[in-house]
Amino acid sequence: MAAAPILARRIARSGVLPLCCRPPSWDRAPRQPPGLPLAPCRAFSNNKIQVELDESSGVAMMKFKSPPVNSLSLDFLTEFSISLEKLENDRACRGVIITSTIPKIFSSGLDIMEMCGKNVEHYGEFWRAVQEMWLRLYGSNMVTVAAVNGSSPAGGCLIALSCDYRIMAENPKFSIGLNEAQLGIVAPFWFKDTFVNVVGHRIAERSLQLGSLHPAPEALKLGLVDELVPEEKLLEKASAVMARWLALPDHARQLTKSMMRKAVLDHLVAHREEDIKNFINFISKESIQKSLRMYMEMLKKKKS
Ligand SMILES: CCCCCCCCC/C=C/C(=O)SCCNC(=O)CCNC(=O)[C@H](O)C(C)(C)COP(=O)(O)OP(=O)(O)OC[C@H]1O[C@@H](n2cnc3c(N)ncnc32)[C@H](O)[C@@H]1OP(=O)(O)O
Repeated sequence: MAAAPILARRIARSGVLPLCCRPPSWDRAPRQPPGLPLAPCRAFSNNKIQVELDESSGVAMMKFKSPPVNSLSLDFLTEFSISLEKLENDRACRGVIITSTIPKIFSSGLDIMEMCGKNVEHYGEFWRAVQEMWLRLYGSNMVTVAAVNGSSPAGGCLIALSCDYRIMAENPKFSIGLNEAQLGIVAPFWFKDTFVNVVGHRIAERSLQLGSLHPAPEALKLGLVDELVPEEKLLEKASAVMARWLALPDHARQLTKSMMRKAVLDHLVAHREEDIKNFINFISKESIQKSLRMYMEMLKKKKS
């Protein structure tokens, strides 16, 4: 059995192919075949994510809805990958806007409890699911727009960084960044590469070493997000941005995106098993486990 039995089973049940097995699909079919009126909207949902596809525009709205903080648990990651793949394989869908239903939180990043006190098999399965999510999102043929309507540390930031465009609510209380160093852990090379590709080497180097979480206005200055808008205008703005990106022919945009991202994607694909081993070795260390436990305690203390 593969090292990711749950993910493999769920994806098999969903009837979608893993990214590595998918045939290239640069050209999507016309959205509205003549004489075949389509239902205006299709929706699917699970207990972590809801998705609504507007067939007239070809745009899906994907909303994270996993209280309290949309942490990226194994279940969440699995549902996320399946949802992305369903949309990717749906010829009526050309773009997806990703946002959250949880007030003030986009996503709190990887679920720290998935990395604490578990066995080696679990760590391997979890990390494979993190990789899978990123490969699908960063390598998506769809236009991806993140409507960041709350805080977005670490894995949450990775999701936003993996999109084609980031719009954030202009609330300075919301912050975003790869803060792994603050937890005593290290962002893996593909988190780092994704970050560098957005903000450049110097900003990424400083921000990663300090584990910085940047308030929205600073994130804009650094180029970590593309625009800030008042929260109530976020989805409207995301739809307008999406329409601009969708005005171009899919094949030209997709080939260009692939050209820009291929090296980084290929790097992980070529080193996936090694990356999983590295994660397992790293996260199993007693000193790392201690850091994570202390961080969780600090979060709880902050509350009381
Ligand atoms: C070689 C190299 C190899 C690779 C080496 C390894 C690479 C690993 C890469 C890691 C990537 C990551 O994403 S690591 C995760 C980084 N994430 C974070 O640092 C976020 C920490 N959380 C926060 O800052 C805050 O919770 C925030 C999201 C802003 C929300 O604040 P609020 O005040 O609204 O809510 P809180 O009261 O803090 O949180 C509500 C509850 O959710 C829990 N909670 C919050 N974030 C959580 C999380 N990420 N995972 C689990 N649980 C979380 C809290 O403990 C609370 O639990 P109760 O008290 O029980 O209610």
